[in-house]
Amino acid sequence: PWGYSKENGPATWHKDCPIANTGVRQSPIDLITTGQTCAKYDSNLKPVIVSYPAFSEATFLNNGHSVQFQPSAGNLSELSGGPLTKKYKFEQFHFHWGNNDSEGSEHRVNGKMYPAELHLVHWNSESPNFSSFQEAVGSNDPHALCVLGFFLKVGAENASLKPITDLLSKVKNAGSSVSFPGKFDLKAVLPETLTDYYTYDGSLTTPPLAECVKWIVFKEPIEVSTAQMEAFRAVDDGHGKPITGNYRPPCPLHTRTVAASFK
Ligand SMILES: NS(=O)(=O)c1ccc2o/c(=N\O)[nH]c2c1
Ligand SMILES: [Zn+2]
Repeated sequence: PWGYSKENGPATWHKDCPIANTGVRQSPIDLITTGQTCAKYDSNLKPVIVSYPAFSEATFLNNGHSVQFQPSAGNLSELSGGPLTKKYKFEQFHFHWGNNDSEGSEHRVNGKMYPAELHLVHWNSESPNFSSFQEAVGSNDPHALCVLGFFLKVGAENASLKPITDLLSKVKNAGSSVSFPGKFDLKAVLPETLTDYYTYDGSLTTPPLAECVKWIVFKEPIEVSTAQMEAFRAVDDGHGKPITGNYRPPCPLHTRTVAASFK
Protein backbone atom coordinates (compact mmCIF):
# COMPACT_ATOMS: atom_id res chain seq x y z
CA PRO A 1 0.00 0.00 0.00
CA TRP A 2 1.03 3.64 -0.41
CA GLY A 3 2.79 5.59 2.33
CA TYR A 4 5.61 8.07 2.81
CA SER A 5 8.69 5.87 2.92
CA LYS A 6 11.29 5.48 0.14
CA GLU A 7 9.61 2.31 -1.05
CA ASN A 8 5.97 3.51 -1.08
CA GLY A 9 6.17 7.31 -0.92
CA PRO A 10 4.88 10.10 -3.24
CA ALA A 11 7.43 9.34 -6.01
CA THR A 12 5.96 5.80 -6.33
CA TRP A 13 2.25 6.67 -6.16
CA HIS A 14 1.96 7.02 -9.96
CA LYS A 15 2.28 3.23 -10.30
CA ASP A 16 -1.18 2.63 -8.83
CA CYS A 17 -2.38 6.17 -9.43
CA PRO A 18 -1.23 7.49 -12.85
CA ILE A 19 -2.89 10.88 -12.24
CA ALA A 20 -0.01 11.55 -9.80
CA ASN A 21 2.19 12.24 -12.86
CA THR A 22 -0.36 13.02 -15.59
CA GLY A 23 -2.76 15.23 -13.58
CA VAL A 24 -2.83 18.98 -14.33
CA ARG A 25 -4.50 20.07 -11.11
CA GLN A 26 -2.63 18.15 -8.44
CA SER A 27 -2.13 19.25 -4.82
CA PRO A 28 -0.38 20.49 -2.80
CA ILE A 29 1.32 23.47 -4.46
CA ASP A 30 3.83 26.15 -3.48
CA LEU A 31 1.82 29.36 -2.92
CA ILE A 32 3.95 32.06 -4.52
CA THR A 33 3.07 35.59 -3.44
CA THR A 34 5.28 37.70 -5.73
CA GLY A 35 6.40 37.58 -9.36
CA GLN A 36 4.82 36.21 -12.52
CA THR A 37 2.91 33.12 -11.42
CA CYS A 38 1.94 34.62 -8.08
CA ALA A 39 -1.38 34.58 -6.29
CA LYS A 40 -3.63 37.33 -7.65
CA TYR A 41 -5.77 39.47 -5.31
CA ASP A 42 -9.50 39.00 -6.06
CA SER A 43 -11.68 41.65 -4.35
CA ASN A 44 -14.80 39.55 -4.99
CA LEU A 45 -13.62 36.83 -2.57
CA LYS A 46 -15.77 36.93 0.56
CA PRO A 47 -14.98 35.55 4.05
CA VAL A 48 -15.41 31.81 4.52
CA ILE A 49 -18.43 30.95 6.69
CA VAL A 50 -18.40 27.86 8.90
CA SER A 51 -21.10 26.59 11.18
CA TYR A 52 -19.61 23.85 13.34
CA PRO A 53 -21.80 22.82 16.25
CA ALA A 54 -19.77 21.05 18.94
CA PHE A 55 -19.56 17.47 17.62
CA SER A 56 -21.04 15.06 20.14
CA GLU A 57 -19.97 11.63 18.88
CA ALA A 58 -16.83 11.13 16.83
CA THR A 59 -14.07 8.65 16.19
CA PHE A 60 -10.38 9.53 16.40
CA LEU A 61 -8.34 7.17 14.22
CA ASN A 62 -4.71 6.47 13.35
CA ASN A 63 -4.96 5.09 9.79
CA GLY A 64 -1.21 4.61 9.46
CA HIS A 65 -0.68 7.71 7.33
CA SER A 66 -2.40 10.36 9.47
CA VAL A 67 -4.65 10.84 12.48
CA GLN A 68 -8.24 11.67 11.64
CA PHE A 69 -11.22 13.02 13.60
CA GLN A 70 -14.51 11.91 12.08
CA PRO A 71 -17.91 12.77 13.59
CA SER A 72 -20.94 10.57 13.00
CA ALA A 73 -22.67 11.04 9.61
CA GLY A 74 -25.54 12.95 11.20
CA ASN A 75 -23.39 15.94 12.12
CA LEU A 76 -25.03 19.26 11.25
CA SER A 77 -21.98 21.19 10.14
CA GLU A 78 -21.95 23.59 7.19
CA LEU A 79 -19.38 25.46 5.12
CA SER A 80 -20.21 28.23 2.64
CA GLY A 81 -18.99 31.64 1.44
CA GLY A 82 -15.44 32.35 0.29
CA PRO A 83 -15.10 31.15 -3.32
CA LEU A 84 -17.91 28.64 -2.89
CA THR A 85 -21.30 28.78 -4.59
CA LYS A 86 -22.75 25.78 -2.73
CA LYS A 87 -23.06 24.57 0.87
CA TYR A 88 -20.61 21.87 1.98
CA LYS A 89 -20.86 19.35 4.80
CA PHE A 90 -18.00 18.57 7.18
CA GLU A 91 -16.63 15.03 6.80
CA GLN A 92 -13.40 14.81 8.82
CA PHE A 93 -10.24 16.62 9.79
CA HIS A 94 -6.69 15.26 9.84
CA PHE A 95 -3.11 16.50 9.94
CA HIS A 96 0.19 16.37 8.04
CA TRP A 97 3.45 16.92 9.92
CA GLY A 98 7.24 16.52 9.78
CA ASN A 99 9.87 15.19 12.16
CA ASN A 100 11.27 18.65 12.86
CA ASP A 101 9.90 22.19 12.87
CA SER A 102 11.33 23.09 9.45
CA GLU A 103 9.13 20.68 7.50
CA GLY A 104 5.70 19.07 7.62
CA SER A 105 3.13 21.19 5.81
CA GLU A 106 1.87 20.16 2.38
CA HIS A 107 1.29 23.63 0.98
CA ARG A 108 4.25 26.03 1.13
CA VAL A 109 4.41 29.82 1.00
CA ASN A 110 7.24 31.05 -1.21
CA GLY A 111 8.94 27.70 -0.60
CA LYS A 112 8.57 27.90 3.18
CA MET A 113 7.12 24.85 4.92
CA TYR A 114 5.38 25.03 8.29
CA PRO A 115 5.80 22.21 10.86
CA ALA A 116 2.29 20.92 10.20
CA GLU A 117 -0.95 21.50 8.31
CA LEU A 118 -4.55 20.86 9.42
CA HIS A 119 -7.07 19.80 6.75
CA LEU A 120 -10.81 20.23 7.30
CA VAL A 121 -12.49 18.07 4.64
CA HIS A 122 -16.00 18.87 3.33
CA TRP A 123 -18.18 17.64 0.47
CA ASN A 124 -20.80 19.50 -1.59
CA SER A 125 -24.14 18.60 0.03
CA GLU A 126 -26.21 20.33 -2.66
CA SER A 127 -25.10 18.33 -5.68
CA PRO A 128 -27.72 16.12 -7.42
CA ASN A 129 -24.90 13.74 -8.41
CA PHE A 130 -23.86 12.41 -5.00
CA SER A 131 -25.06 12.23 -1.43
CA SER A 132 -22.01 11.10 0.54
CA PHE A 133 -18.33 11.92 0.86
CA GLN A 134 -17.19 8.68 -0.80
CA GLU A 135 -19.55 9.28 -3.75
CA ALA A 136 -18.27 12.86 -4.00
CA VAL A 137 -14.65 11.64 -4.25
CA GLY A 138 -15.61 9.33 -7.13
CA SER A 139 -17.84 11.86 -8.91
CA ASN A 140 -15.35 13.68 -11.20
CA ASP A 141 -17.10 16.90 -10.14
CA PRO A 142 -14.36 19.59 -10.11
CA HIS A 143 -15.60 21.03 -6.81
CA ALA A 144 -17.07 17.93 -5.18
CA LEU A 145 -14.90 18.61 -2.15
CA CYS A 146 -13.68 21.68 -0.33
CA VAL A 147 -10.70 21.34 2.00
CA LEU A 148 -9.77 24.15 4.39
CA GLY A 149 -6.02 24.17 5.10
CA PHE A 150 -4.50 25.78 8.17
CA PHE A 151 -0.75 25.97 8.80
CA LEU A 152 0.46 25.07 12.28
CA LYS A 153 3.46 26.86 13.77
CA VAL A 154 5.23 26.32 17.09
CA GLY A 155 4.37 28.81 19.83
CA ALA A 156 1.95 28.89 22.71
CA GLU A 157 0.02 25.80 23.68
CA ASN A 158 -3.26 25.58 21.78
CA ALA A 159 -5.93 24.91 24.41
CA SER A 160 -8.59 24.28 21.75
CA LEU A 161 -6.50 21.52 20.14
CA LYS A 162 -5.39 20.04 23.49
CA PRO A 163 -8.24 17.49 23.58
CA ILE A 164 -6.93 16.22 20.23
CA THR A 165 -3.18 16.28 20.96
CA ASP A 166 -3.83 14.67 24.37
CA LEU A 167 -5.54 11.79 22.58
CA LEU A 168 -2.61 11.02 20.24
CA SER A 169 -0.99 8.67 22.74
CA LYS A 170 -4.22 6.63 22.76
CA VAL A 171 -3.96 5.97 18.99
CA LYS A 172 -0.21 5.35 18.87
CA ASN A 173 -0.63 2.09 16.99
CA ALA A 174 -1.65 2.22 13.32
CA GLY A 175 -5.18 1.02 12.84
CA SER A 176 -6.18 1.99 16.37
CA SER A 177 -9.11 4.30 17.05
CA VAL A 178 -10.95 5.65 20.06
CA SER A 179 -14.40 7.06 20.47
CA PHE A 180 -13.86 10.75 21.16
CA PRO A 181 -14.80 11.42 24.78
CA GLY A 182 -17.34 14.24 25.13
CA LYS A 183 -17.82 17.15 22.77
CA PHE A 184 -15.22 18.78 20.55
CA ASP A 185 -15.52 22.44 19.61
CA LEU A 186 -13.79 22.72 16.21
CA LYS A 187 -14.87 26.34 15.80
CA ALA A 188 -12.69 27.28 18.79
CA VAL A 189 -9.61 25.97 16.94
CA LEU A 190 -10.05 28.40 14.05
CA PRO A 191 -9.29 32.12 13.91
CA GLU A 192 -12.43 34.25 14.43
CA THR A 193 -12.33 35.82 10.99
CA LEU A 194 -11.73 33.56 8.00
CA THR A 195 -11.00 36.44 5.65
CA ASP A 196 -7.38 36.02 4.47
CA TYR A 197 -6.80 32.93 2.33
CA TYR A 198 -5.42 31.54 -0.94
CA THR A 199 -7.79 29.51 -3.10
CA TYR A 200 -7.26 27.30 -6.16
CA ASP A 201 -8.55 24.17 -7.88
CA GLY A 202 -6.64 21.04 -6.87
CA SER A 203 -6.80 17.44 -5.77
CA LEU A 204 -6.61 15.09 -2.83
CA THR A 205 -2.98 15.04 -1.66
CA THR A 206 -3.06 11.28 -1.05
CA PRO A 207 -4.22 8.44 -3.31
CA PRO A 208 -6.64 8.37 -5.12
CA LEU A 209 -5.40 11.98 -5.80
CA ALA A 210 -8.83 12.78 -7.27
CA GLU A 211 -8.94 16.22 -8.95
CA CYS A 212 -12.15 17.31 -7.24
CA VAL A 213 -11.04 19.77 -4.55
CA LYS A 214 -11.62 23.49 -4.15
CA TRP A 215 -8.68 24.35 -1.86
CA ILE A 216 -8.85 27.21 0.62
CA VAL A 217 -5.54 27.69 2.49
CA PHE A 218 -5.54 30.34 5.22
CA LYS A 219 -2.72 32.83 5.53
CA GLU A 220 -2.63 32.98 9.36
CA PRO A 221 -1.05 29.92 11.03
CA ILE A 222 -2.52 28.32 14.13
CA GLU A 223 -0.09 28.09 17.08
CA VAL A 224 0.64 24.84 18.90
CA SER A 225 3.28 24.14 21.55
CA THR A 226 6.45 22.11 21.01
CA ALA A 227 4.96 19.40 23.24
CA GLN A 228 1.86 19.29 21.04
CA MET A 229 4.01 18.99 17.91
CA GLU A 230 6.07 16.22 19.57
CA ALA A 231 2.87 14.30 20.32
CA PHE A 232 2.20 13.95 16.55
CA ARG A 233 5.74 12.64 16.00
CA ALA A 234 5.13 9.73 18.40
CA VAL A 235 2.28 8.26 16.35
CA ASP A 236 3.24 4.99 14.63
CA ASP A 237 2.88 4.14 10.92
CA GLY A 238 2.17 0.42 11.33
CA HIS A 239 5.74 -0.63 10.48
CA GLY A 240 7.08 0.03 13.96
CA LYS A 241 8.19 3.52 13.00
CA PRO A 242 6.69 6.92 13.84
CA ILE A 243 4.86 8.76 11.07
CA THR A 244 7.47 11.46 10.41
CA GLY A 245 6.70 13.31 7.26
CA ASN A 246 3.27 12.45 5.87
CA TYR A 247 3.37 15.33 3.41
CA ARG A 248 3.42 15.24 -0.40
CA PRO A 249 5.89 17.60 -2.13
CA PRO A 250 4.45 20.51 -4.17
CA CYS A 251 3.03 19.72 -7.63
CA PRO A 252 3.27 21.72 -10.90
CA LEU A 253 0.75 24.57 -11.23
CA HIS A 254 0.29 24.03 -15.02
CA THR A 255 -2.22 26.60 -16.32
CA ARG A 256 -3.87 27.16 -12.94
CA THR A 257 -4.01 30.51 -11.17
CA VAL A 258 -4.16 31.03 -7.42
CA ALA A 259 -6.48 33.73 -6.05
CA ALA A 260 -5.87 35.61 -2.82
CA SER A 261 -8.64 37.19 -0.77
CA PHE A 262 -6.20 39.76 0.61
CA LYS A 263 -3.69 42.26 -0.80
N1 LIG B 1 -5.06 15.35 2.35
S1 LIG B 1 -6.46 15.77 1.71
O1 LIG B 1 -6.23 16.20 0.33
O2 LIG B 1 -7.13 16.74 2.55
C1 LIG B 1 -7.51 14.38 1.62
C2 LIG B 1 -8.83 14.51 2.03
C3 LIG B 1 -9.71 13.43 1.95
C4 LIG B 1 -9.22 12.24 1.44
O3 LIG B 1 -9.88 11.06 1.25
C5 LIG B 1 -8.99 10.21 0.73
N2 LIG B 1 -9.26 8.96 0.38
O4 LIG B 1 -10.55 8.53 0.55
N3 LIG B 1 -7.78 10.83 0.59
C6 LIG B 1 -7.94 12.12 1.03
C7 LIG B 1 -7.05 13.19 1.11
ZN1 LIG C 1 -4.70 16.20 4.13
